Amino acid sequence: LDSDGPGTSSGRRVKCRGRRQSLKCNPDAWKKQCKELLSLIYEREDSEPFRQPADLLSYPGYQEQEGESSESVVPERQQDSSLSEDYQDVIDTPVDFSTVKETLEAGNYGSPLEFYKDVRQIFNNSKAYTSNKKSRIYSMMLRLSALFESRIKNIISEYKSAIQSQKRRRPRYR
Ligand SMILES: COCCNC(=O)N1CCN(C(=O)c2ccc(Cl)o2)CC1
Repeated sequence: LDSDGPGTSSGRRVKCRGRRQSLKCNPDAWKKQCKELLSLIYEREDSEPFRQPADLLSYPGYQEQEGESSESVVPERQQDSSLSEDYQDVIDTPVDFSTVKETLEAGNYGSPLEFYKDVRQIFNNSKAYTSNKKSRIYSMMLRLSALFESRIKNIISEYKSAIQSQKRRRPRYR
């Protein structure tokens, strides 16, 4: 995630002269970029199980979608819809996209790295909770995680080079 990109071989970043508003130099550009990425995630059906806190009492149906017919193989998870207590036992830091959205819109992320950490927790919780890799939710999580990782890496590298170029530039006396 540290690609400085062109214009740094001379040690000075010429890309960030002039107005800070241009996307490459603006250390605040990541906020809008993360909001747009979140909208894209909400548009995907794959995000549906992760938009609200896990509450299996209202969604016992997820159990049936675990792999093939769950009756044959007794999954580690209970068959009945008491999954939600189990969920809280297994998952220490429950997080979902509604809390991430609120935090971002409230301006409570200091950097895209903090945003990245919370979203990755959503995916890691799903990995930790799933009792078989063929479950429907697990495959939804994998697709969503691939989309997220492909988009967040540029947001973070642009952010890192924007703050790098901020450090290297001469202090301007107002
Ligand atoms: C409509 O959404 C309701 C809230 N979400 C929710 O209940 N769940 C999403 C989180 N989660 C899992 O990641 C998971 C892995 C394997 C199985 Cl099964 O579930 C548990 C189920």
